[in-house]
Amino acid sequence: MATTTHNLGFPRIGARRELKFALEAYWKGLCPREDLLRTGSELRARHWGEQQALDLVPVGDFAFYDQVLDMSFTLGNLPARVRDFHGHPLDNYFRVARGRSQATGGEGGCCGGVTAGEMTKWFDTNYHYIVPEFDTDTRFEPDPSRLLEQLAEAQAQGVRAKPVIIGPVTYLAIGKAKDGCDRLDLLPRLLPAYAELLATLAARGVEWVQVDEPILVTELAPEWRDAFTRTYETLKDSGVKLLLATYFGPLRENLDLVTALPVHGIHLDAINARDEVDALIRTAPAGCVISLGVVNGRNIWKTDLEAVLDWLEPVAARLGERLWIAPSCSLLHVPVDLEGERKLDPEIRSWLAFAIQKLAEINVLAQALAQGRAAVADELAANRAAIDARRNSRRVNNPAVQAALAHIDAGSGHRRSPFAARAALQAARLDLPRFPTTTIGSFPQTREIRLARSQFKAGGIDEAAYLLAMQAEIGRAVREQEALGLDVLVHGEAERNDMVEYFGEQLEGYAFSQGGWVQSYGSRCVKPPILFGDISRPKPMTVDWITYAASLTDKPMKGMLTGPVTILNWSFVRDDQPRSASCLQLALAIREEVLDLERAGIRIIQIDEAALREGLPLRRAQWADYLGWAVESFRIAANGVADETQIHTHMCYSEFNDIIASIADMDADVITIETSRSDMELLDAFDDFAYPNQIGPGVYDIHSPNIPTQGHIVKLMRKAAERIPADRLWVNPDCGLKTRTWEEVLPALASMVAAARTLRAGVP
Ligand SMILES: Nc1nc2c(c(=O)[nH]1)N[C@@H](CNc1ccc(C(=O)N[C@@H](CCC(=O)N[C@@H](CCC(=O)N[C@@H](CCC(=O)O)C(=O)O)C(=O)O)C(=O)O)cc1)CN2
Ligand code: MET
Ligand SMILES: [Zn+2]
Repeated sequence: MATTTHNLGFPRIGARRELKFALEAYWKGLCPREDLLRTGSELRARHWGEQQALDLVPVGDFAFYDQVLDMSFTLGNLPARVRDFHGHPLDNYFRVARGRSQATGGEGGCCGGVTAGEMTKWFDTNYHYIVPEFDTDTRFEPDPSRLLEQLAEAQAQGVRAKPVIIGPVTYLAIGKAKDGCDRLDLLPRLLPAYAELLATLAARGVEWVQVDEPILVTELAPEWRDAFTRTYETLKDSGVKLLLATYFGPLRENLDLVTALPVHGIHLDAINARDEVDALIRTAPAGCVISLGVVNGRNIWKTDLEAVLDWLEPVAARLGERLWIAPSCSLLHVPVDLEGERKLDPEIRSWLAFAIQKLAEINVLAQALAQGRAAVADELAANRAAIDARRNSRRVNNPAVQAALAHIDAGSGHRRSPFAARAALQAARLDLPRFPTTTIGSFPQTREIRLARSQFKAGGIDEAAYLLAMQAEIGRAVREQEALGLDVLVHGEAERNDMVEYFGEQLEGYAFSQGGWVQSYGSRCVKPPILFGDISRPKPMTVDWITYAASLTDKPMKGMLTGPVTILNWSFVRDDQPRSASCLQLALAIREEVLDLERAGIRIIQIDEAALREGLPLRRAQWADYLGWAVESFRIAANGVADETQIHTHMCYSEFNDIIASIADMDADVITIETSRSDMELLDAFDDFAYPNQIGPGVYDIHSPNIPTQGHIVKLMRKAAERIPADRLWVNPDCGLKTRTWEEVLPALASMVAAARTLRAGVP
């Protein structure tokens, strides 16, 4: 009696980021389309090979840019603005993904500029998808070609293919109605497209299709719950068996809804919803396959295999062949392979599992279930040793950190005086003009910067040479800012590979990989550092760079740090203590850095919390708890300074309405936010709440290469001034400039500074 093993999705970027490099070369016109297409099929073939021990392998999880955008093309739901494109469909796909400026339009001058589709984060991950666009007139015309081509490749390779698609209800739920239409009104038009797609797959010999419906782990309004019933009643006779996949959390009140659906299988995230397994088995229809996600797809720790077997063996005895096992979710969110990691500390390395290692764990578990634990005694013993070693390691637990935590008291998170008193002291000390101008921190990460860093890491240049190269970049950034006439300068973050990884590399309690890349969006990747133990700061992390930059100018130099919540949310974190506990430790480390910067004479310190809103739990019922400890952590990091020191924070994700009270509670003197794309309407939240402190509403979108005009910025700022008193407004871009080029940055900032001068002069 065998348990079926499968996988929900495999990382597609490639162990050596082959897809990233192929994409970027293609976009730059450096290689023909055939090369990119070949890289795609080579990666798919390699990844299926790496999964071949599984009984069912995902197909359709590969995407050149994004799996949600792929689904939009598969359903024929293209934004109207790109429907008349005459070139290759792949180029049209990239137009939606990345936008196109007028100058680089289609061949022969037709099909010119288009704006990119909006991008937003995929549930509570750091992966970003292209938001499906809907309006009253949206029609669907299914185009199964992508799925069928990949299916044919997989079948030719001899793998047992299980196509993966995003389910209809989740597809509607994560999209945006452009004209305010009710997305559910589109369901009757959408379902025939799905039925046709499934019938086409059935005709190609497909037995199982995985239909992802992660929206089921969120709170659903009654009409959305009804949509599930309507959808699966309609799709039940489509000729394939449907595995309804949910992940990232428990089902709670949606469990009964799910088990009443006429599907052939249900996948539950048994990492986050272990306590629902029993109810799922009791209420699922007879014969329904129960797929359990028993290996964590969101972190990089080895699974405690014996602990899993302890609870899984009785489940297997109950379910027999109806039991399937898999990772909890797609492995998109973890790096590909631990094998290549040679520099990782061997002790810590022995605690880890990346995608390929996680699939091996699935196979060991399946073997143990089928043949008994004795059949995999060696694997289990090695796993036991690693789990025990991690649990007992002295490197995980640091008594000094525990002692420091005990010193936090009610005062730690509070400034001495209220905002109004601080603002007066800061104004006197900084002497800034009205509408002060600044930037969010990073300046372009040029090829030269990255090359110098990779040479330094590989030993090609020594530390002194690297230091000089970075100081030269800082010098350049300071000179350019002075020439532009900005009021508050930054050092430009040249020395940072990433705003989170950089801090992870310097904190005790963190490990980092060499090649543990995870896709963040499109070709952009991050290497989340690995938070494995108690966190402490052996020495200052940014002070030398910032004070060097400050020494080059008389203007105020803003110190630049990443806040504890953002470091936490963009790291792989411990699973042996609550996230809140790790966050508090990070807060203490950042607090020390803040105080060191202050002592070094830095008068303005920015603490980025880009991921504060991003980290909100999927269920609203848990928001208050999260916001409680997240805001407290920020306050502990930020609020140890004197009243005269100005604290900034930055958040680049919009939609502040529902958390505005928490943002006010952070009590930063200045907050810079993303607003340009919403035409300043986002500021209504701050206005309605009577947000008391200063605000820098982003005046242009740094994600686009377009250069904003002075007039446009003035117009936006006047709109802002209708909501926020002008003497509390700053002028700045939406976010950091690291992904832009200097050619784009200089004219854009020149417009911004000119706009601020116009505003100060009060000219109409
Ligand atoms: N952690 C994190 N999450 C975030 C963001 C963020 O900034 N950080 N921003 C938001 C959007 N997400 C983003 C994610 C990544 C990037 C990004 O620019 N990533 C870079 C990698 C950055 C990095 O780590 N760079 C390293 C390594 C660079 C590299 O590839 N070096 C080459 C050699 C150098 C060369 O020839 O270019 C190599 O190792 O082979 C460095 O600078 O040191 C990329 O994919 O290209 C941007 C935005 C949300 N989430
Ligand atoms: N200081 C950071 C930067 O400018 C903030 C980025 S938020 C994703 O890059
Ligand atoms: Zn930002």
